[in-house]
Amino acid sequence: MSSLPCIAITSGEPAGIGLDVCVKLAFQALPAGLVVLADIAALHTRAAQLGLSLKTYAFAERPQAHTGDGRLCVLDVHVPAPVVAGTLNAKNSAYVLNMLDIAREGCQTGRFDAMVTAPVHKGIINDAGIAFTGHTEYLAETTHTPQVVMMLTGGGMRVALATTHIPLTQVSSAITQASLTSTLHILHHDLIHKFGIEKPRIYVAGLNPHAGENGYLGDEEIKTINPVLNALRSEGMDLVGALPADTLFSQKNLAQADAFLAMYHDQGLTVLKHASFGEGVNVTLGLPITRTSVDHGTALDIAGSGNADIGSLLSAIHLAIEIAHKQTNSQTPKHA
Ligand SMILES: NC(=O)C1=CN([C@@H]2O[C@H](COP(=O)(O)OP(=O)(O)OC[C@H]3O[C@@H](n4cnc5c(N)ncnc54)[C@H](O)[C@@H]3O)[C@@H](O)[C@H]2O)C=CC1
Ligand SMILES: NCC(=O)COP(=O)(O)O
Repeated sequence: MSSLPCIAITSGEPAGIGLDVCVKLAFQALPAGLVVLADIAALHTRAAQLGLSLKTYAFAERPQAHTGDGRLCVLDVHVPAPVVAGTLNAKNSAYVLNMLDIAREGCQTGRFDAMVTAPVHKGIINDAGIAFTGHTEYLAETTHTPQVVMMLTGGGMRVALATTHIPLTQVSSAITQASLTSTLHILHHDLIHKFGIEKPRIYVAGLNPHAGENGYLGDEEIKTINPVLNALRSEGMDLVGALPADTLFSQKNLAQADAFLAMYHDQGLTVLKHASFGEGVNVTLGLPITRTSVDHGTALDIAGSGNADIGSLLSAIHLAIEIAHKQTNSQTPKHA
């Protein structure tokens, strides 16, 4: 990596606020070269709708430093059907995935140092006949990574998830000793190598109310979670739990935890988004590439209105830059 990381930004579902926040990015200075993947005509149409004077230039091999002077470096990806802010069109779903593939391949070949994703709409991609549960799972599959971990940062905390986009009825059976062991290994490894935390302390939630109340309110803690925590403690990991989820995120624990592991999506993300919505970052751990994302969705209700806040996208780009630098430094021999 050159001293200026090259970050690819996928603009996401074109009917949503992805294009809005990408246009707004042109007016923010950032310590990186940024390449926005989007249909260039759709980007200009959205800029006009927002009343912003956007200039674009085509991506060559390295973008220039992103100075916030109203210009964006764009890698043009053709969108097949007309884009209407706020109105989904299943004909554009393949375009959304095409941008992800281009960014992911670019990260794998070293063309880009990281990718940052604007939101996609999971429902419309499925309506197009493409099974899709989220970027996290899609990037795991397309990089042939058997397991990854979704973690969000914001509001002074990091919250990782033992399960992601599955129905609540499937959560218990999806948490096995093997999956939980692997999740904690990935989380522990990436806290050290991507976040520079020497000896991470991880607070782990139980699945049931009161962490099962000694088996009277559920036995996943006894059968699955606590045996895994004990085994990993004997490997040297600093793990606290399994703790009741309702008091897991107390101020005292917040001050002592490097990360929390929640057992399912809304057990962890409700707390994190309450504390930081609009500034949070979603990061996929365990991938061979660096991927961060906004914490929000497509917000169809405000697309094209000018009300989309760019805070989470900026935080996601800053984190991608930080990780890109950390990974370069950790690859540079200390005595060189
Ligand atoms: N990273 C991603 O690709 C994500 C995608 N989604 C997808 O987005 C779609 C819509 O999800 P929802 O649950 O409705 O959540 P949402 O985040 O799109 O919207 C929730 C509320 O927050 C507001 N909001 C969201 N982002 C905002 C921003 N940047 N500035 C100002 N207001 C903002 C919206 O207007 C809405 O009122 C779903 O298909 C979901 O799967 C959701 C979360 C992340
Ligand atoms: N709740 C997070 C979310 O829906 C985004 O997931 P992903 O697309 O980053 O996998």
